[in-house]
Amino acid sequence: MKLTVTNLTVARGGAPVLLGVSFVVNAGSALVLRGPNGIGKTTLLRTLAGLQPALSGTVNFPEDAGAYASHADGIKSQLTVTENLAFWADVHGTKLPDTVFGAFELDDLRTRLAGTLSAGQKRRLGLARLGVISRKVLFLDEPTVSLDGFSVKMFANWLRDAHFARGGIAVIASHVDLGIEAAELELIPFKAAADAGGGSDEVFL
Ligand SMILES: Nc1ncnc2c1ncn2[C@@H]1O[C@H](COP(=O)(O)OP(=O)(O)OP(=O)(O)O)[C@@H](O)[C@H]1O
Repeated sequence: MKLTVTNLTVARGGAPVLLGVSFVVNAGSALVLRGPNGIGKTTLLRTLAGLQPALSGTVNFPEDAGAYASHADGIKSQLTVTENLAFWADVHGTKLPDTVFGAFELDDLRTRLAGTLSAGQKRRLGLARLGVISRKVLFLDEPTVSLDGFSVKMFANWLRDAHFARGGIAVIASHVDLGIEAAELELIPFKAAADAGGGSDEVFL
C-alpha cells in the first residue's frame, strides 16, 4: 500500500494555492508538510482526503483507507469520553478497543462529559478517534495543537507503535517537531502566484 500524489494543483475560493505537487508515501511512513501560515497546508490535506476537489492532478490510495483530522475535534460535548469513542466505533462498524484509553491517556476520564474536558484532553479524545477507526492513511492537520510535551510524545508513540508499525501512512501538517522519523516536504516552491481576485469559498468559512 502507498499514497501516490501526482501533479496536484489545489485551490481555495476557486484560485490555485499550490501548483503541481507530487510525492509518494510508502506503507509505514510519514510525510510532514512544511511552510508558513497560509501557504496551503490545510487546503492540500483536505484535497488529499477527498474533502474538496483538486483543480488538476491525481491522488491515489486504497479506497476507504483515508481519514482526515483537523483542529476542530468533532467531539460531542453531551456524551462521555467512552460514549464519544463508542459512537465513532459504531459509525465505522467496528469494536471499541480498550487499549485506546491507555494509548491516549484517557483512562481516568472515561465517564467524563466531553464538554467538561480541557483543551488538551479534548484534543487527546479527538486523536483517540484515529485509534478507533483504524484507517490506514491519515491526513493530520496540526494534530498536536493544545497538547503538552508529554501528550505530544504519547501521540508520537501511538503513530510509531500502533500506526506505522502496522503499515499505516500519515501526511502531517505541523509546526511542532513530533519527534518521529519522517520525510519533509517544503511547500514554498509550489506556491501559486498571488490571487488578486480575493474569492471566497463560502462553504469553508
Ligand atoms: N474559505 C476560503 N476562501 C478563500 N481563500 C481561503 C479560504 N480559506 C483559506 N483561504 C486562503 O487559502 C490559502 C491557504 O490556506 P490554508 O488554510 O490551506 O493554509 P495553511 O498553510 O494551512 O495555513 P496555517 O499554517 O495558518 O494553518 C491562504 O492564503 C488562505 O488565506
